[in-house]
Amino acid sequence: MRIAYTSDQIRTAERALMARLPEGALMRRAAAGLAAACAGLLPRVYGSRVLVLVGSGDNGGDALYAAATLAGRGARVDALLAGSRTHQGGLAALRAAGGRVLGGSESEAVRRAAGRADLIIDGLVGIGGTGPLREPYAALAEIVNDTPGIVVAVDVPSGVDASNGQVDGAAVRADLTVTFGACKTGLFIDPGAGQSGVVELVDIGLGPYLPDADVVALTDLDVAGLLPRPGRESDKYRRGVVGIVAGGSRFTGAAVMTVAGAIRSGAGMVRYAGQDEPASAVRDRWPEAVITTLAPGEGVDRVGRVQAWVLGPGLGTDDDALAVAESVLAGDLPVALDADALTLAAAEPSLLRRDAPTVITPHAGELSRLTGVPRQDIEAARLHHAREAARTLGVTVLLKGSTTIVAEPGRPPRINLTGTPWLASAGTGDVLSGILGTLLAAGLDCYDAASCAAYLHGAAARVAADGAPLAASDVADALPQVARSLT
Ligand SMILES: NC(=O)C1=CN([C@@H]2O[C@H](COP(=O)(O)OP(=O)(O)OC[C@H]3O[C@@H](n4cnc5c(N)ncnc54)[C@H](O)[C@@H]3O)[C@@H](O)[C@H]2O)[C@@H](O)CC1
Ligand SMILES: [K+]
Repeated sequence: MRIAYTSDQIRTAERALMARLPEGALMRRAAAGLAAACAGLLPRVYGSRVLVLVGSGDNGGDALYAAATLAGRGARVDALLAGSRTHQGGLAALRAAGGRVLGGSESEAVRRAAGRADLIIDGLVGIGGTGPLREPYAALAEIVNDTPGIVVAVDVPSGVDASNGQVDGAAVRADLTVTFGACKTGLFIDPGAGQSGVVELVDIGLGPYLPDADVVALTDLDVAGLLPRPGRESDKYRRGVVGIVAGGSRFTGAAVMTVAGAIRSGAGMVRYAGQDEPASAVRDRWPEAVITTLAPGEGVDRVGRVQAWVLGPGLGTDDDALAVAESVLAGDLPVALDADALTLAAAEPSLLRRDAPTVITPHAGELSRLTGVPRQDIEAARLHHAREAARTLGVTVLLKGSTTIVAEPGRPPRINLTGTPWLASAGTGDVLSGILGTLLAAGLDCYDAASCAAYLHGAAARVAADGAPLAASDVADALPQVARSLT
């Protein structure tokens, strides 16, 4: 389990720890970890060129002390004091070790130093940053992003809001972020996650003072532990029977893809219920599925025993779709609602008011229709709006996007760190719904099912894409390989 905290949570913990330590001890710990991480990135420290950008806060202090350590090992260090504070101690240490201080922040000198640096240390702002980067920091961030050297961000890339990953204006794009004490939520959530590169955590002894996590990210070990494994006594009912209501005469493929996700993620049985055309498309592609062809306006009473439902992909939003959606939602089984089911629920909010486990899997546009919050506001503050939607709608929310977030009232949001930009293609969401249905039918609660489904889906997409475009069916086909790698 990887856990992360807001800036405020970290600060409170830091204060408690600092009260027990001599002055400056924490910064020395942080700087030592930072210097070691930087040294590990260089073929050799001796003779390497290092540029350190120093802001007025303690983030700049960390950077200066680390740079002094590198200078002491023979690196040729240039420091740019970009803020008003002079950092007497760090500066004296750097000078004593042979480092140089660049005059002012005239952009030509900085640009030259940045262009020839093997490594740039971004100590402009850390968790004390507020609002968009001001000048000259914003210009410096642009210069850094334009250079070939390795960029190491101190604690958090400057310009990224450490508490939520939001970026408003310029921000440093790091290859490595060396973060102190504990991960920050902003390092897990895009766009901040995308700016952070690899995240390395340096322990500075905050552990005993940290509160409950702000957000959590599952690792492969967590998912392996949560996933149900068939035992000797397993039968298809113990493995779970998924009912799928998806696809219509326009989108028969959505039915096929949802069934693919369910079967490939290990459902004991898939029961598909839909009208003629999607039903025959599913029959052709997946003879393993048990099919009930529904008459127009018919509900799911004839479908047989099911342990969880997937409702919505490609279903349409006409009266027939509404009738079958109502019949699924009237029952007391877990339901995962996606796509057209979310459109139906936006028009008829009472559909989501049910006394049974319910997961919704919207992207930002669908969540906007469900909640009335403008889409761009959701995009700009995804974590906040996922949390709010879970609270106000009283369901588990899996918010899709470049960072997938699972929010449920009373639990820390889970952030999915698998996934790839190649996932943004038609039909992949249907596969995700199918996986989610399988995990709900196997007995996982909504929170675990949604976060494991996001993990498996992202991991399968990485296997399938391998740096190249992928089709949704490739994602489904890669699921067994992901499951094997988790055993
Ligand atoms: N507090 C602690 O116990 C520890 C803090 N550490 C370091 O200290 C950092 C926090 O230090 P500070 O609280 O001094 O804060 P920061 O150094 O993160 O930033 C504060 C400074 O940045 C300026 N600033 C804020 N937003 C800005 C913006 N948008 N544009 C331009 N300038 C902006 C402020 O005016 C202030 O001078 C952490 O990120 C970490 O690097 C570490 O040394 C470990 C221990
Ligand atoms: K920084």
